[in-house]
Amino acid sequence: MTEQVVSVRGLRKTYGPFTAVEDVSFEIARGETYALLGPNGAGKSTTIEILEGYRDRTSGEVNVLGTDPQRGGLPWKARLGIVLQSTGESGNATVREQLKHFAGFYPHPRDVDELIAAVGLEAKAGTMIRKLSGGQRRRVDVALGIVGRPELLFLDEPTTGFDPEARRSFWQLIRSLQADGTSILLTTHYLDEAAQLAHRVGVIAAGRIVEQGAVDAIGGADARVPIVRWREGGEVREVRTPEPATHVARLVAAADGVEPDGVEILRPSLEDIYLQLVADAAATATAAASATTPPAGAGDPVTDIHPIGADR
Ligand SMILES: Nc1ncnc2c1ncn2[C@@H]1O[C@H](COP(=O)(O)OP(=O)(O)OP(=O)(O)O)[C@@H](O)[C@H]1O
Repeated sequence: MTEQVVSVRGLRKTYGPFTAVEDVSFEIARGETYALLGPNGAGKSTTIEILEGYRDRTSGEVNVLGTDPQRGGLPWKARLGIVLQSTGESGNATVREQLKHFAGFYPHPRDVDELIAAVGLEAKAGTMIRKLSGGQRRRVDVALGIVGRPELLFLDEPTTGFDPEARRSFWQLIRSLQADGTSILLTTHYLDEAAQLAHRVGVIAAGRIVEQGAVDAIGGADARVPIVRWREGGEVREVRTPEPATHVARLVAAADGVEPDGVEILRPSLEDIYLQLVADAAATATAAASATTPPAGAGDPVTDIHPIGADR
């Protein structure tokens, strides 16, 4: 049987009269990377902080590495790696000093110099943390999160402020942690990052999970139908079809063997599917709030889809 490192059942969190998280349930298996995706204020950090033991829940069942986080002691905490959304760390120590200091809290820490190299901070190892750029400080946060060789790593928007090259080397670092069997809970607003790193994703909107599943299955088959786009008579034409190559062949045959101008096949990215799920959730909430108001945000599925691989 698969071992679950995280199990969340019917989680609810209220702040006074406001319900931030409602009936959230999901599991993370050992070695799995699960991405929690959602718009600002959806409840991701609240959920992740409850799992880390930083926040108490209002109700529901939560088990992390066999323990209720509200009762997790130091030995349990030492098995977790945490990269918070922001640390507020001003840092009057150098990068190496800070990492050495934190390495001392763990029974089997990573080698500090190897870690500095892994996060690409060799040139800044002797620099005060407060003198680092925002993206460089974020790399220190990531290094602090993994210095103790965590079994379960929480990454709350880990690459905010990273340049594209740093983001790609961070992905490599995460892949090496995955290869070592580390389980990961990731939140990110970069959908390409989730597509690159996660095995499964959960989409959360207004405190509720609206969909979860494997990265290449979420949203269902209908949301994944490709589009053939081409230009004809100065106008852009689009057809949504599960057999795009057949459609292109038909267009070529109809033009006596000439390839249509600008022909391309577009497959919905995780970002396209995510945006549709969030728009559908907002439309459902609006419809529920006012049965007389027509739902908003459920756009035409063809024009809502963007080209694959676009770095937006
Ligand atoms: N301490 C608090 N007191 C009152 N409301 C809070 C508190 N912390 C969070 N909230 C509210 O709970 C909701 C969920 O916040 P949360 O930080 O979990 O969202 P998020 O999904 O992590 O958002 P982001 O993507 O912006 O980080 C928001 O509406 C937020 O304003």
